[in-house]
Amino acid sequence: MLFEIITTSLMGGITATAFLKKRGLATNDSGKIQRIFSLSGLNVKDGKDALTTQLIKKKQYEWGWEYKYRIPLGRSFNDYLNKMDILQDGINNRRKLINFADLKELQWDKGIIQQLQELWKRKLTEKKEIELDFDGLLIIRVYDKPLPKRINWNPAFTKPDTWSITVGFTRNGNIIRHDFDKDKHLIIAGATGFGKSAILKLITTLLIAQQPENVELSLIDLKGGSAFHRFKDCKQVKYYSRNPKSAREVLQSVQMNMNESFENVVDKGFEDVKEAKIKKRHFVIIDEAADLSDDKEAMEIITDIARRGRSAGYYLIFCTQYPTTQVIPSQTKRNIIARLCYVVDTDTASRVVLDEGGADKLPDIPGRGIYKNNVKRFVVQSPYISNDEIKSIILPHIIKKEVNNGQNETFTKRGTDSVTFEEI
Ligand SMILES: Nc1ncnc2c1ncn2[C@@H]1O[C@H](COP(=O)(O)OP(=O)(O)OP(=O)(O)O)[C@@H](O)[C@H]1O
Repeated sequence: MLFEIITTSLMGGITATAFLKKRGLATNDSGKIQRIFSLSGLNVKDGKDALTTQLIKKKQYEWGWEYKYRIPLGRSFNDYLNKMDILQDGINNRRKLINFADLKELQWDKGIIQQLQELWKRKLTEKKEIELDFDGLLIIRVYDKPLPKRINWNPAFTKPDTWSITVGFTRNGNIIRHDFDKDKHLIIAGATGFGKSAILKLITTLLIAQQPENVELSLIDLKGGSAFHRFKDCKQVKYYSRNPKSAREVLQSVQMNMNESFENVVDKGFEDVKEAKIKKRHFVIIDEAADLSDDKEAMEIITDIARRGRSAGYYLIFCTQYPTTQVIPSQTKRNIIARLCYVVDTDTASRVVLDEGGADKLPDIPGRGIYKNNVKRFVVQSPYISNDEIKSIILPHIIKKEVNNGQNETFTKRGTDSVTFEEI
């Protein structure tokens, strides 16, 4: 009986959808969006007149629809961002669930009934997702299919011999790479448990895999070593620290090395390492920069690397769970254009990282974030790499270590100048 009801409603839905599709209306939500604007108070009263959010353009893409609106005087983009949940839930409050694109995916054979049942079940739980943007007009993108909640590691994500590192995928399936030779530094932020350490591990693995002979790493892991300990014996790791005191020593050493590189590059008349044809790049990767925010000297060195490191080939990946103006000083932020922000708790936190709201409105999905550089902004799902996969990639780069105990610190020396600062 239940199945009959389901299949009858399904066929009814299909017929209605087919009819609407013929008229080009099947997935167009513009009428509904206008009603949501009106019901949620986004239109503005001006005396007797109501100033409405005016639809200027709508366009259908493979992934869904894009609508462009002129917003009324008295409203800001932020007003719309604040109503994003209402907009998304309103759009999903729909009866038409099945469309022709779904039917095209089916194999019309003996298993068709089961396929229809599965499609119906999937459709009942499926949600359209929206994104808001502003370029003078309010842009609402309504995506028919949600961005995957998880994208597993695939060796195709590597781009050998480049500094271009995969950080995520867009809904259209486009791969988003952060090119450290263009945007030298990167801020990563997000609330606890949303994928910061996971992306740091992915970035570190890709740097080693793509540029094994040219990359040099300083890994500062103030979360007790959970993110970076597996890399510390890789030959590419020059300095490794997992406590604030030794982190300052690492930063002092890095600054000295950077000064030498600066002399070899800038003082010899080159604009940067690329122009000087120097292949080596040094990355300082800090997991939980907030733990250094009370250390004036460490913070000054970080700012110096952000300011002068680009010419010298010293790049910074600055990661924090607490994006406040104290943890990310304005001078550091000014020198780090690219940002990757996972879900954060508040609009203020989103603004500290991205200079705009939005990261607080992301769904609670680990790895879901906003990547932004000075040219573009994308909502992405970052790929996830497991510890076993990391291990198999970095194994050929791990070298045997000699241990040398100091009074308060263990210095693990590799080659001539690789040092692990580790308090015991
Ligand atoms: N890109 C991703 N895709 C799918 N799942 C992910 C992704 N990133 C992280 N996760 C899941 O979320 C968990 C927490 O991730 P992670 O340790 O990176 O968070 P975090 O932001 O560093 O948290 P904390 O600040 O508390 O250390 C992981 O163990 C993993 O299960």
